[in-house]
Amino acid sequence: MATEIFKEFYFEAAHKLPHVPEGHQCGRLHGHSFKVRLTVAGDVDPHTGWIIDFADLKAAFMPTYKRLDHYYLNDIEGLENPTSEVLAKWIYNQVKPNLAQLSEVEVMETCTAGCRYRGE
Ligand SMILES: Nc1nc2c(c(=O)[nH]1)N=C([C@H](O)[C@H](O)COP(=O)(O)OP(=O)(O)OP(=O)(O)O)CN2
Ligand SMILES: [Zn+2]
Repeated sequence: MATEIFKEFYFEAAHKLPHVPEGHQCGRLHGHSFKVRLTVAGDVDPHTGWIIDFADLKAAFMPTYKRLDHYYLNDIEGLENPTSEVLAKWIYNQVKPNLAQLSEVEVMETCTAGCRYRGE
């Protein structure tokens, strides 16, 4: 499985981090334009020339995307402490049942800060 494909998505959401020290900027309610990159690893089909259609990758993510975009993340079950680390793992666990070849979820919270999760 030397080949990987990926697709990127953007969603807007608000959050705050409940376990940061008193006075930490991330303890206050704020928002991000989150970037999510889903990576799929697999063999390239010799006939189609692809691992899977990018459209199928998008379709697998859409139910999860709809739960995140323009929501307050802390209200979502499993995202009560919505750090990049927690969010990347949560997205992986949501999408994996619909996309067996999913190998990595990357979440970029800002242009400079993010997290990659590759499963257990
Ligand atoms: N390991 C983690 N650290 C932090 C997380 C996180 O999810 N995992 N999250 C935050 C905040 O939510 C914050 O919004 C992002 O942090 P930071 O990159 O420090 O934000 P800045 O825009 O202030 O960064 P600069 O590039 O220094 O301006 C904090 N930490
Ligand atoms: Zn934040």
